Amino acid sequence: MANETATMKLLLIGNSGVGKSSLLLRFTDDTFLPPDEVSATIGVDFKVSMMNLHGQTYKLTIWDTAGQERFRTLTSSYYRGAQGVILVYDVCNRETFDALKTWWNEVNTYCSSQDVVKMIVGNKVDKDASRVVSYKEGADLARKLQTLFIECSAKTKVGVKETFEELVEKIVETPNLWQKQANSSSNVRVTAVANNDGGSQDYCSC
Ligand SMILES: Nc1nc2c(ncn2[C@@H]2O[C@H](COP(=O)(O)OP(=O)(O)OP(=O)(O)O)[C@@H](O)[C@H]2O)c(=O)[nH]1
Repeated sequence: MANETATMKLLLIGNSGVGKSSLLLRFTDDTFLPPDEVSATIGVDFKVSMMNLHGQTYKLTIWDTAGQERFRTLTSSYYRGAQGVILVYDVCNRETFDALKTWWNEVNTYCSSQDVVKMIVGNKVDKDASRVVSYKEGADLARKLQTLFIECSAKTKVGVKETFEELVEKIVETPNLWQKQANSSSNVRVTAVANNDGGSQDYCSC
Protein backbone atom coordinates (compact mmCIF):
# COMPACT_ATOMS: atom_id res chain seq x y z
CA MET A 1 0.00 0.00 0.00
CA ALA A 2 1.27 3.51 -0.80
CA ASN A 3 2.64 5.46 2.13
CA GLU A 4 -0.27 7.90 2.01
CA THR A 5 -3.14 8.30 4.45
CA ALA A 6 -6.08 6.10 3.50
CA THR A 7 -9.58 6.64 4.86
CA MET A 8 -11.81 3.91 6.27
CA LYS A 9 -15.40 4.02 7.44
CA LEU A 10 -16.20 1.77 10.39
CA LEU A 11 -19.54 1.29 12.13
CA LEU A 12 -20.56 0.24 15.64
CA ILE A 13 -23.95 -1.43 15.90
CA GLY A 14 -25.82 -3.47 18.53
CA ASN A 15 -28.60 -3.12 21.11
CA SER A 16 -28.90 -0.06 23.29
CA GLY A 17 -26.66 -0.20 26.37
CA VAL A 18 -24.13 -2.79 25.14
CA GLY A 19 -21.38 -0.15 25.31
CA LYS A 20 -20.86 1.07 21.73
CA SER A 21 -20.25 4.72 22.72
CA SER A 22 -18.05 3.58 25.60
CA LEU A 23 -15.92 1.43 23.29
CA LEU A 24 -15.50 4.33 20.89
CA LEU A 25 -14.56 6.73 23.68
CA ARG A 26 -12.07 4.23 25.12
CA PHE A 27 -10.47 3.71 21.72
CA THR A 28 -10.29 7.37 20.63
CA ASP A 29 -9.78 9.19 23.96
CA ASP A 30 -8.71 6.38 26.33
CA THR A 31 -11.54 7.42 28.65
CA PHE A 32 -14.42 5.65 30.37
CA LEU A 33 -17.31 7.76 31.63
CA PRO A 34 -19.04 6.75 34.87
CA PRO A 35 -22.57 5.41 34.27
CA ASP A 36 -24.26 8.60 35.53
CA GLU A 37 -22.48 10.63 32.83
CA VAL A 38 -23.45 8.36 29.95
CA SER A 39 -26.49 9.13 27.81
CA ALA A 40 -28.04 7.11 25.00
CA THR A 41 -26.88 7.98 21.50
CA ILE A 42 -29.51 9.85 19.51
CA GLY A 43 -29.30 9.05 15.82
CA VAL A 44 -25.64 8.80 14.98
CA ASP A 45 -22.37 10.23 16.21
CA PHE A 46 -18.90 9.76 14.82
CA LYS A 47 -15.28 10.26 15.75
CA VAL A 48 -12.11 10.34 13.70
CA SER A 49 -8.98 8.50 14.78
CA MET A 50 -5.63 7.90 13.12
CA MET A 51 -4.10 4.41 13.21
CA ASN A 52 -0.64 3.35 12.20
CA LEU A 53 -0.40 -0.23 11.07
CA HIS A 54 2.69 -1.80 9.48
CA GLY A 55 4.07 1.64 8.57
CA GLN A 56 0.88 2.81 6.90
CA THR A 57 -1.37 5.52 8.37
CA TYR A 58 -5.14 5.08 8.27
CA LYS A 59 -7.73 7.72 9.01
CA LEU A 60 -10.64 5.95 10.64
CA THR A 61 -14.07 7.55 10.70
CA ILE A 62 -15.93 5.52 13.28
CA TRP A 63 -19.71 5.86 13.35
CA ASP A 64 -21.53 5.18 16.59
CA THR A 65 -25.18 4.40 15.89
CA ALA A 66 -28.08 4.47 18.33
CA GLY A 67 -29.20 1.07 19.56
CA GLN A 68 -32.70 2.29 20.32
CA GLU A 69 -35.08 1.60 17.46
CA ARG A 70 -36.81 5.01 17.74
CA PHE A 71 -33.55 6.80 16.90
CA ARG A 72 -32.72 4.63 13.91
CA THR A 73 -34.30 6.63 11.12
CA LEU A 74 -31.41 6.88 8.67
CA THR A 75 -30.26 3.29 8.73
CA SER A 76 -29.29 2.87 5.10
CA SER A 77 -27.12 6.00 5.13
CA TYR A 78 -25.13 4.73 8.13
CA TYR A 79 -24.05 1.74 6.13
CA ARG A 80 -23.25 3.45 2.83
CA GLY A 81 -19.56 3.07 2.02
CA ALA A 82 -18.69 1.24 5.26
CA GLN A 83 -15.76 -1.15 5.03
CA GLY A 84 -15.97 -2.56 8.55
CA VAL A 85 -18.84 -3.21 10.96
CA ILE A 86 -18.47 -4.04 14.66
CA LEU A 87 -21.49 -5.91 16.06
CA VAL A 88 -21.45 -5.43 19.83
CA TYR A 89 -23.25 -7.42 22.52
CA ASP A 90 -23.05 -7.39 26.31
CA VAL A 91 -21.70 -10.68 27.75
CA CYS A 92 -23.96 -10.07 30.77
CA ASN A 93 -27.15 -9.74 28.73
CA ARG A 94 -28.33 -12.68 26.62
CA GLU A 95 -30.96 -10.66 24.81
CA THR A 96 -28.21 -8.52 23.27
CA PHE A 97 -26.42 -11.67 22.09
CA ASP A 98 -29.61 -13.13 20.59
CA ALA A 99 -30.23 -9.80 18.83
CA LEU A 100 -27.00 -10.26 16.81
CA LYS A 101 -29.00 -12.27 14.28
CA THR A 102 -31.14 -9.22 13.54
CA TRP A 103 -28.12 -6.91 13.40
CA TRP A 104 -26.31 -9.34 11.10
CA ASN A 105 -29.26 -9.37 8.72
CA GLU A 106 -29.40 -5.57 8.79
CA VAL A 107 -25.73 -5.37 7.79
CA ASN A 108 -26.33 -7.78 4.93
CA THR A 109 -29.36 -5.79 3.80
CA TYR A 110 -27.81 -2.33 3.85
CA CYS A 111 -24.09 -2.73 3.21
CA SER A 112 -23.21 -1.68 -0.30
CA SER A 113 -20.27 -4.12 -0.43
CA GLN A 114 -20.58 -7.90 0.00
CA ASP A 115 -16.99 -7.87 1.22
CA VAL A 116 -17.54 -5.57 4.20
CA VAL A 117 -15.57 -6.97 7.15
CA LYS A 118 -17.72 -7.86 10.15
CA MET A 119 -16.58 -8.47 13.70
CA ILE A 120 -18.60 -9.75 16.65
CA VAL A 121 -17.53 -8.14 19.94
CA GLY A 122 -18.59 -9.26 23.42
CA ASN A 123 -18.21 -6.25 25.73
CA LYS A 124 -18.20 -5.85 29.56
CA VAL A 125 -15.96 -8.86 30.36
CA ASP A 126 -14.92 -7.02 33.54
CA LYS A 127 -18.30 -8.01 35.02
CA ASP A 128 -17.29 -11.64 35.23
CA ALA A 129 -19.68 -12.53 38.06
CA SER A 130 -22.66 -11.37 35.95
CA ARG A 131 -21.59 -13.06 32.72
CA VAL A 132 -24.33 -15.09 31.01
CA VAL A 133 -22.83 -15.58 27.53
CA SER A 134 -19.66 -17.68 27.54
CA TYR A 135 -16.59 -17.04 25.39
CA LYS A 136 -17.31 -20.34 23.61
CA GLU A 137 -20.83 -19.27 22.62
CA GLY A 138 -19.49 -16.06 21.10
CA ALA A 139 -16.68 -17.87 19.31
CA ASP A 140 -19.04 -20.59 18.02
CA LEU A 141 -21.41 -18.01 16.55
CA ALA A 142 -18.53 -16.19 14.87
CA ARG A 143 -17.26 -19.48 13.45
CA LYS A 144 -20.72 -20.29 12.10
CA LEU A 145 -20.94 -16.88 10.47
CA GLN A 146 -17.30 -17.04 9.34
CA THR A 147 -16.49 -13.74 10.92
CA LEU A 148 -14.07 -12.18 13.40
CA PHE A 149 -14.65 -12.38 17.17
CA ILE A 150 -13.19 -10.79 20.25
CA GLU A 151 -14.21 -10.11 23.84
CA CYS A 152 -13.34 -6.81 25.51
CA SER A 153 -14.11 -4.27 28.20
CA ALA A 154 -14.49 -0.57 27.54
CA LYS A 155 -14.13 -0.12 31.30
CA THR A 156 -10.77 -1.86 31.80
CA LYS A 157 -9.65 -1.42 28.14
CA VAL A 158 -8.94 -5.15 27.73
CA GLY A 159 -9.23 -6.04 24.04
CA VAL A 160 -10.37 -2.60 22.83
CA LYS A 161 -7.27 -1.64 20.83
CA GLU A 162 -7.09 -5.19 19.47
CA THR A 163 -10.71 -4.96 18.28
CA PHE A 164 -10.01 -2.00 16.01
CA GLU A 165 -6.57 -3.22 14.92
CA GLU A 166 -7.86 -6.66 13.90
CA LEU A 167 -10.71 -5.11 11.99
CA VAL A 168 -8.49 -2.65 10.13
CA GLU A 169 -5.96 -5.40 9.39
CA LYS A 170 -8.69 -7.57 7.86
CA ILE A 171 -10.00 -4.66 5.78
CA VAL A 172 -6.50 -4.03 4.45
CA GLU A 173 -6.33 -7.71 3.48
CA THR A 174 -9.57 -7.41 1.49
CA PRO A 175 -8.55 -5.68 -1.76
CA ASN A 176 -12.12 -5.61 -3.13
CA LEU A 177 -13.06 -3.05 -0.49
CA TRP A 178 -10.31 -0.69 -1.59
CA GLN A 179 -10.87 -1.14 -5.29
CA LYS A 180 -14.61 -0.49 -4.95
CA GLN A 181 -14.02 2.59 -2.84
CA ALA A 182 -11.50 3.99 -5.31
CA ASN A 183 -13.82 3.32 -8.25
CA SER A 184 -16.99 4.67 -6.68
CA SER A 185 -15.67 7.83 -5.07
CA SER A 186 -13.40 10.13 -7.00
CA ASN A 187 -12.65 12.32 -3.99
CA VAL A 188 -11.38 9.52 -1.77
CA ARG A 189 -7.61 9.47 -1.75
CA VAL A 190 -6.83 5.79 -1.96
CA THR A 191 -4.15 5.31 -4.54
CA ALA A 192 -3.08 1.73 -4.10
CA VAL A 193 -4.46 -1.65 -3.32
CA ALA A 194 -3.26 -3.81 -0.43
CA ASN A 195 -0.26 -5.77 -1.62
CA ASN A 196 -1.38 -9.30 -0.79
CA ASP A 197 -3.51 -12.00 -2.27
CA GLY A 198 -6.22 -12.18 0.40
CA GLY A 199 -9.23 -12.50 -1.87
CA SER A 200 -12.82 -11.71 -1.07
CA GLN A 201 -14.42 -13.75 1.67
CA ASP A 202 -17.82 -15.30 1.66
CA TYR A 203 -20.02 -14.52 4.62
CA CYS A 204 -23.11 -16.62 5.02
CA SER A 205 -26.18 -14.94 6.41
CA CYS A 206 -28.01 -16.55 9.27
N1 LIG B 1 -18.90 -2.61 33.56
C1 LIG B 1 -18.91 -2.11 32.31
N2 LIG B 1 -19.85 -1.21 31.96
C2 LIG B 1 -19.82 -0.73 30.68
C3 LIG B 1 -18.85 -1.14 29.75
N3 LIG B 1 -19.11 -0.50 28.58
C4 LIG B 1 -20.16 0.29 28.79
N4 LIG B 1 -20.62 0.16 30.06
C5 LIG B 1 -21.75 0.83 30.67
O1 LIG B 1 -22.94 0.43 29.95
C6 LIG B 1 -23.85 1.52 29.85
C7 LIG B 1 -24.20 1.78 28.40
O2 LIG B 1 -23.05 2.19 27.70
P1 LIG B 1 -23.11 2.99 26.30
O3 LIG B 1 -21.71 3.12 25.83
O4 LIG B 1 -23.91 4.23 26.43
O5 LIG B 1 -23.96 1.98 25.41
P2 LIG B 1 -24.46 2.15 23.89
O6 LIG B 1 -24.39 0.79 23.27
O7 LIG B 1 -23.67 3.23 23.22
O8 LIG B 1 -25.98 2.61 24.06
P3 LIG B 1 -26.94 3.41 23.00
O9 LIG B 1 -26.27 4.73 22.73
O10 LIG B 1 -28.26 3.55 23.70
O11 LIG B 1 -27.06 2.57 21.78
C8 LIG B 1 -23.17 2.73 30.53
O12 LIG B 1 -23.64 2.80 31.86
C9 LIG B 1 -21.69 2.34 30.51
O13 LIG B 1 -20.98 2.94 31.58
C10 LIG B 1 -17.87 -2.10 30.16
O14 LIG B 1 -16.97 -2.54 29.42
N5 LIG B 1 -17.94 -2.55 31.46
